[in-house]
Amino acid sequence: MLDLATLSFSSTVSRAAYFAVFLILALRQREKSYLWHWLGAILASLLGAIMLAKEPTNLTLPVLESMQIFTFYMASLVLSWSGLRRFYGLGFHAYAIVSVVILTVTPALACLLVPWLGASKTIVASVYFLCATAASVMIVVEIMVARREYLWSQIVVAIAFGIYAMGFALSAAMLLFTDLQISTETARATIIFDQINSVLVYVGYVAMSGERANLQLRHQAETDALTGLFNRRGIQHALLKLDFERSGSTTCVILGDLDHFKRINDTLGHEGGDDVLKTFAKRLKNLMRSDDMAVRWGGEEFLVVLPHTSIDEATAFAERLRTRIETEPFMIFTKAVNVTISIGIAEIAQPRDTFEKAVERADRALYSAKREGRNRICR
Ligand SMILES: Nc1nc2c(ncn2[C@@H]2O[C@H](COP(=O)(O)OP(=O)(O)OP(=O)(O)O)[C@@H](O)[C@H]2O)c(=O)[nH]1
Repeated sequence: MLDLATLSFSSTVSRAAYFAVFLILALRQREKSYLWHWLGAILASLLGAIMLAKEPTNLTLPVLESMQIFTFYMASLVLSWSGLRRFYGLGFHAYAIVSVVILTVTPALACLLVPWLGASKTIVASVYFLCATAASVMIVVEIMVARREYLWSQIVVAIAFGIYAMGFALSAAMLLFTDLQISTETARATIIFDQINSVLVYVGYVAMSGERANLQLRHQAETDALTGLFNRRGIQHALLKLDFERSGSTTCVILGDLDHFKRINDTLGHEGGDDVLKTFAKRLKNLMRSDDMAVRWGGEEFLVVLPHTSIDEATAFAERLRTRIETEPFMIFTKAVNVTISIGIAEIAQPRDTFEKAVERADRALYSAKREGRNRICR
């Protein structure tokens, strides 16, 4: 069985290692304030661990040292929580600030007051465990209830803090309601429990940062920066999830090209042309259902994939789009600009047809629409 000195030493060393890793991460990405909060959380728990490691076998530390250790550990939990709020881009309300100050200060006050009132050290430890439970619950709630983005790695962190919360609550309950005393055995169990959980938390934080960066990179690689629609790579990826062969349903593609766009650029300038493209994309999105997909296919060429849509329904959609563009002038630099669109439609005919072949047919239909005078639909 590992003795307390060895456990305390390994707890301190692992925190020092995490501190080094987070310091490098934070220095490399200074603008990510949450990394600084998490670095602070690790530093606070490292300082707590160093103080404990100085006299690992002494279970009755003086008041001042106990106060400092409890404050460091509470500060660590609170900085974990504030780091998560920053990670999700959230600010701090006055009530949140007041509650974290109360949580951090209460165990220290208990250290000071309880011996003075003649109560036992067990009460002080229970107060610390109750505050730590509250802080851990705040972190779990932040991740699970107020979850703003889908990251698998945040679930690992939530589970770790959930286990922390249960462990802390159980410890407080046992100290308060049973005759359990702080002993070498309980100290050893606490350090082992903390060692395992802190690995989950800190590795989880690194994974959360990495997972989000990956998703953002993929999003950038698959999105057209001007319009926010898919680019060609993005639609290829999205199509992998689409079940073309779902029984009894067809998928249609619509290829639209803004008419005489060169003239728009010539009269409004390239920036004005860009505004027209952005406004068009917004109007298109407003007409789409949630599972329709829009792509900026080329300069002023847009593709829409309409899953589970018959060719007649796709034609009705295209007509709504064409009419909306024709009848509502675009306001560009306070000038009303008339824009029209030509559209080609094709159906992905199962079972042998492919997306690429359907797009080629839609392109030929679009060419016909242009040749027949523009501002029309061909299929
Ligand atoms: N502002 C702006 N213009 C673009 C962009 N991409 C392509 N264009 C312009 O779009 C115009 C396309 O011109 P054409 O292909 O000749 O077609 P058109 O003038 O729309 O004529 P039709 O398609 O035959 O009706 C060119 O002038 C391109 O420079 C862009 O991102 N922003």
